[in-house]
Amino acid sequence: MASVNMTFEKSIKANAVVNANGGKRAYVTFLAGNKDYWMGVVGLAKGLRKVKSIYPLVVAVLPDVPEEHRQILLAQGCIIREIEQVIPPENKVGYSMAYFVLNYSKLRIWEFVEYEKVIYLDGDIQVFGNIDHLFDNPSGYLYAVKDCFCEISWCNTRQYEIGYCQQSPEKVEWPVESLGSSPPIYFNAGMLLFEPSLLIYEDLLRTVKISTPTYFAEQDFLNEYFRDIYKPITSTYNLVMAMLWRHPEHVDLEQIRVVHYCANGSKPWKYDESEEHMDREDIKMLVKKWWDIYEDPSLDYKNSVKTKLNPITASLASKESDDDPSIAPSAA
Ligand SMILES: O=c1ccn([C@@H]2O[C@H](COP(=O)(O)OP(=O)(O)O)[C@@H](O)[C@H]2O)c(=O)[nH]1
Ligand SMILES: OC[C@H]1O[C@H](O[C@@H]2[C@@H](O)[C@H](O)[C@@H](O)[C@H](O)[C@@H]2O)[C@H](O)[C@@H](O)[C@H]1O
Ligand SMILES: [Mn+2]
Repeated sequence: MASVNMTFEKSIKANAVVNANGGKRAYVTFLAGNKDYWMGVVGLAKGLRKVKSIYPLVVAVLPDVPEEHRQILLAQGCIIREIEQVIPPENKVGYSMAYFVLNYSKLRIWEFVEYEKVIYLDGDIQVFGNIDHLFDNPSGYLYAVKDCFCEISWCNTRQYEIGYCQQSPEKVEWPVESLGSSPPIYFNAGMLLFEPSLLIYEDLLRTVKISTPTYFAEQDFLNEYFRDIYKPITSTYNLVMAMLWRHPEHVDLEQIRVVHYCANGSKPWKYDESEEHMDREDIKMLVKKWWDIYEDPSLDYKNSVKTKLNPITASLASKESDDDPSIAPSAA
């Protein structure tokens, strides 16, 4: 693939030139199709409200998202922005999941220059502790959490073949003598903190046209493109579910604020206890915590507006739902 990464200097110049809008920030998620991911987005909207985030949730929707689902999201206070699908070149090796081809459309979010900074969150993510402070991270970088290579979804990769994972490089060392230097750190693209920029957006779209699609679709592409300005942040901000059984020594649930339900069977709205690892007590606790938020009427936008209008009840309500800065199992 042509050398396509975004250098720090290019990124700073691009943002300096284009982003004169100073300060506006938003959470952004992505919704495609007419299946059930809209439930994830409703859960995310209510979760951000529960932790008293001060920024809006923008939902980038593909044209095939039905009006009914859009109305549900508008009623939850979301901002809907329709985007066009980004179609990558033909993928000759296949994707880890066929629908990953849809995820290239995330690239459209770099065009959201009405915001100086955005935090992108997958629709299968929940925020259990306020993370607004991340927006104050130094500009000019892309912040994300390191992924894990241990799940079967990585079976077509060299890392998986030799049992190497960046989360615990000391367990199985990368064989430098036979394979050269170890792969650069690699982020999970389910949670991203970055500054939209038209210059970067146009370069992304030009570059994706000459890229060679691989197993993890836009996640592989984004890792290559932003290699020079990627800054890892801790799993506090995107607990990739497999970490619980692959690298438990690196997970302290008391510190986790963002949970990514990306393991097979873990999507709360279609939780399948029969899938591998899904009968774990910590998974059941996390799925229940998601449902507790999803089913809490006090977190619906229409009710939250009412409490905002009526400070007396608002102060009573806030005493009950003080945000829990983590997802400590005791808080389950
Ligand atoms: O049919 C789909 C598939 C995916 N998505 C969106 O694309 C994101 C990435 O897909 P997914 O989270 O399933 O990938 P994973 O993180 O589980 O690999 C989802 O969170 C949704 O926001 C969607 O809206 N509809
Ligand atoms: O389109 C590629 C997707 O790649 C990532 O999902 C992967 C990753 O988490 C692996 O580590 C898991 O093993 C795997 O199950 C999971 O699907 C992102 O979460 C998602 O937003 C999206 O970018
Ligand atoms: Mn996801």
